[in-house]
Amino acid sequence: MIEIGITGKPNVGKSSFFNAATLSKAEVASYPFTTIDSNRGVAYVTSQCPCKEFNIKCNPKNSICEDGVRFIPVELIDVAGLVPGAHEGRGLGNKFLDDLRQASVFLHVVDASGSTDEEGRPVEPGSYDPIKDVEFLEKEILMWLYGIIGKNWDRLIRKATSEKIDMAKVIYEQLSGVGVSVEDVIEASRKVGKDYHSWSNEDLLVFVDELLKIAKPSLIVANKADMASARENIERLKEKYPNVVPTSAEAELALKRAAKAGLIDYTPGDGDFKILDEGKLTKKQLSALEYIRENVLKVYGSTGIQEALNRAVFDLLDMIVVYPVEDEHKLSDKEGNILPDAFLIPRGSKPRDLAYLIHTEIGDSFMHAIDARKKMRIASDYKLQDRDIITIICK
Ligand SMILES: Nc1nc2c(ncn2[C@@H]2O[C@H](COP(=O)(O)OP(=O)(O)OP(=O)(O)O)[C@@H](O)[C@H]2O)c(=O)[nH]1
Repeated sequence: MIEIGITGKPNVGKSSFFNAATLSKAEVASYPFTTIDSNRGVAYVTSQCPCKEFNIKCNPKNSICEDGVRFIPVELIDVAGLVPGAHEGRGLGNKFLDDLRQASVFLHVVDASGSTDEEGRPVEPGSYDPIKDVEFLEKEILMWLYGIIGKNWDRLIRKATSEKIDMAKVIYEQLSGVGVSVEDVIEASRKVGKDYHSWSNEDLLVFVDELLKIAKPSLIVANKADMASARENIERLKEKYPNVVPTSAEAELALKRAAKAGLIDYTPGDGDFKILDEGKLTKKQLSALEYIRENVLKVYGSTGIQEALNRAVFDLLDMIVVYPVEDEHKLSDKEGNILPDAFLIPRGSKPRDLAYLIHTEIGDSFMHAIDARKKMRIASDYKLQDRDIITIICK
């Protein structure tokens, strides 16, 4: 499963984001517990399910379908402990490093309302600049990765020379477990444009910075967007950084809890909700819901939580959704479950890649694939498209 790391200094709303994103009405059978570990949980990205287009009722197994919206599980990791100076050893434990290593994309949560100082202590709203938070988070992640390569640089160079191995491969091996490919290393080294042997410390930093952008991209989550002091900061963040999503984790939590209690009708990602029975709500609950509608949903279009997850997976990681089916006529598996599985796969993947993603055996015995929409055999170099429905034919 794709792993998404949530980072940020204390008190910006990481736990609230984590709780809001992992609280769901229904849970996928294979992941009965939304909380896997103390800091790991299952959240969902959303995509239009083909069931509406075919006007059929689907029977999802590895995901959930709610009113034509497919919710596909991803894993969220709350990476607590990233404070300024963390890379120098402040608060760095093995678990923390493992979390950083495993995440394929980061959600950097910042307090857009500017009501917490650099250590996360409460200050007058608007008095702290959240751009400083982005800068420190980027620096900490950069220094973490730099630490893995930089402190061993001379040894790595010697190894490549004496064993006559390509330096890209040596760097890749040094980064094993970090989720970086040899191709990523080669692509990032182009940014420096010199032979590895002549790299200075600055060149190495340029390389690591580029490698992070390619292999461990990050999205800025501008949280506490519901507060008045957040508006101007969000504009400034958006001017400076390309990937910023305003969020209100607290609003999402309130809406999801109300939906779970049957008080409102709300689908995550929606720009509004419907009150089901006004009589069941207290005055306080009603005014809280009204506040969310006026100050979050009408201003930003949604609470931003779903958008942040979707953008991390579909834009930053450039994933698409593909539906494998065994019967291309019924769009079902052997048991007759219609559109049972939705798989997240990198854009550009071929049918054989999908076969391997389903199961190694299916990959090994792959013969060809059928586009179930067109009922036509597809070429082995066909690039899978978002929302393709594919039947894999094995030997
Ligand atoms: N106004 C507002 N407050 C929020 C929002 N999200 C979180 N908060 C508040 O911010 C405070 C910190 O939230 P947490 O979710 O505990 O923050 P954290 O980043 O996990 O903090 P640590 O556990 O200390 O690292 C709490 O008082 C939350 O109620 C939000 O979207 N809007």
